[in-house]
Amino acid sequence: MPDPAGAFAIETHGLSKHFGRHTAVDGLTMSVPAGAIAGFIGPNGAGKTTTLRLLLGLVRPDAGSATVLGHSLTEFERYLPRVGALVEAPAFYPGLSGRTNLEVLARLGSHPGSRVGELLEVVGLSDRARDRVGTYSLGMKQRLGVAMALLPDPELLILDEPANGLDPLGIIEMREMLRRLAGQGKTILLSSHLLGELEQLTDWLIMLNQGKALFCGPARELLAQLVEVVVEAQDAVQLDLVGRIAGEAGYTVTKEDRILRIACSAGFADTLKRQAREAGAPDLAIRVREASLEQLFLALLKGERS
Ligand SMILES: Nc1ncnc2c1ncn2[C@@H]1O[C@H](COP(=O)(O)OP(=O)(O)OP(=O)(O)O)[C@@H](O)[C@H]1O
Repeated sequence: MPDPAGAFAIETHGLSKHFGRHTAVDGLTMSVPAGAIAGFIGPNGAGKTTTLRLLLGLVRPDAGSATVLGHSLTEFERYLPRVGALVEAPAFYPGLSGRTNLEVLARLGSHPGSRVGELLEVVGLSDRARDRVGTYSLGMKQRLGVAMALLPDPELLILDEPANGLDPLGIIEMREMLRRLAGQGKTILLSSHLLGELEQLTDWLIMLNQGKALFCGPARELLAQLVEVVVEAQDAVQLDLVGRIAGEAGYTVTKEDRILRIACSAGFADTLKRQAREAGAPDLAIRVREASLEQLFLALLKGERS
C-alpha cells in the first residue's frame, strides 16, 4: 500500500520529449506514492515506454522536471543504484545458465552474489536455474529479467510490460511475485495492456494518452468514476428503448442476448432507471455495479476523442 506519510517515489512536472517533430511525452505531470503498485496504462504509442526511459536516464527530457526517490533526473547517478528496471528485452548470455547469468551480472554491478539463489526462488526459476538461458521460454526469460532488475535490492522497480508473452499461469505467478515484492515495501511502477490484471494488482493508476496524463491517482478513485448498469428484460422492445436512452446520452451500450451493459456515471444510472420507467419499460431488472478498468479506459479515451 502507498506510504501513509504521503512521500512520492516518482514525481514529474511538465515532462516532455520530442523525437524530431513528433511529441512522445507532452508536458506530463504525474506521481507515484512510495510503497504503491502503480499501473501505467495507455493506448499504443501513448508515451509509456518513453516516460519510463526518461525516468531511467536513458533519454533526456526536452522540457519539464522530475524527481525519482527524491533526486532530480539530472542526478541519475544518485538514484539509479536504488532502482531496478526491466524496460527493453533484457540481454542474456544464451549459452550460460540462468544462475550463471545472474552471477555474472551481480559481479559486473558489484552486487552480492549471495542474493542470486534467493532471487531465483523469488521469480520461481530455481528448478531451471542450471539450464542454459537459450532453452528458456519467453516467460522464463521475463522472470529472469525481473530477477536481474532485483539484483541491487532496489527500493523502486520500473517494469515495462513484465507480463508480455506470459501464459495465464505465468501471469498469475508474476502477479504473486509483484505482490510479495510490494509487501517488502518496494514501490513498483509497471506498464501493461492487461487491464484486468492491473485492476487486481494496482492501488494507483496513471493513464496516459498522447503523452499526457488523463488520470493519476488511487485506482479506487478512477474505478468509482464509472458504473456498469446491467439491464435484463425478456422484451426486446423494452431493452432497445433503454439502449436508445443511454446511446442518446452518449454512453457506450453493449448488447448480449437479453442483456444490455451500459458504462456510465453513477448519476446517469439513476436517471436511466427513472426514464426507463417513465417511458413505459417497467419490467426491467436493472443492476448497478462498479465498471471494469477496461470500460473506464475506453470511456476516457472516447471522451478525449469526441
Ligand atoms: N527513439 C524514437 N524515435 C522516434 N520516435 C520514437 C522513439 N521512441 C518512441 N517514439 C515515438 O514516440 C511515441 C510514443 O512511443 P512509446 O514507445 O513511448 O509509447 P508506448 O505508450 O510505450 O506504446 P506501446 O503501448 O505501443 O508500447 C510513438 O509514436 C513512437 O513511435
